[in-house]
Amino acid sequence: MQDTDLPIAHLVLGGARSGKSRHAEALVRAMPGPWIYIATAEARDAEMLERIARHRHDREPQWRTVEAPRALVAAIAAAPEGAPVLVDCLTLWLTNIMLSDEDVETACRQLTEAVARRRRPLVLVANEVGFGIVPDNALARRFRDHAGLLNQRLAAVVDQVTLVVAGLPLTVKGRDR
Ligand SMILES: Nc1nc2c(ncn2[C@@H]2O[C@H](COP(=O)(O)OP(=O)(O)OP(=O)(O)O)[C@@H](O)[C@H]2O)c(=O)[nH]1
Repeated sequence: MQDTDLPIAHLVLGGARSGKSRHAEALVRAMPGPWIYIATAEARDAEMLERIARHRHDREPQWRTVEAPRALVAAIAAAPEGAPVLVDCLTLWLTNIMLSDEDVETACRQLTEAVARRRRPLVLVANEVGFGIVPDNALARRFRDHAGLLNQRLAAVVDQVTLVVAGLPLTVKGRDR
């Protein structure tokens, strides 16, 4: 049962280059700022560095950027009271957790609990990774399973879920926006 007094939480799903990040940013920008952008990506090559720099350059000055490749629950908790938070993206965060020594199940449970007891509006971006063929290596299959299960757990505790396909938002939980 959801506590209707909790600030809104919204999960935005989509494939790569589906337009999910742009859609999620628009949802946050529709709320009063300042807005907190929690980035989970780690720049591992020059292309990613350039991509991140472009995103930073394009964001309005009302955005405050926080880098949280792994310590996501702490970053969400540290955001100023009431400030809307955008997390982009949970699938990269999951990748970072799987590549570290942390226990994936514990990390996913702690994140789900933090989202469920949110103190500020949250918009969470995640990839929908399960549409392709079954990967032929065990690590990729484990990643796909964890990513799908994390999306299910989060979908259960948020108010709204949107699937972005080819730039178009499809409401899969909650009211249309
Ligand atoms: N570290 C870091 N990463 C950032 C920053 N701004 C954006 N990003 C990352 O950039 C990524 C989103 O940008 P894109 O790669 O263009 O999006 P995409 O997921 O491929 O495509 P869409 O589905 O269209 O959003 C996310 O993984 C963010 O974490 C930042 O300031 N710092």
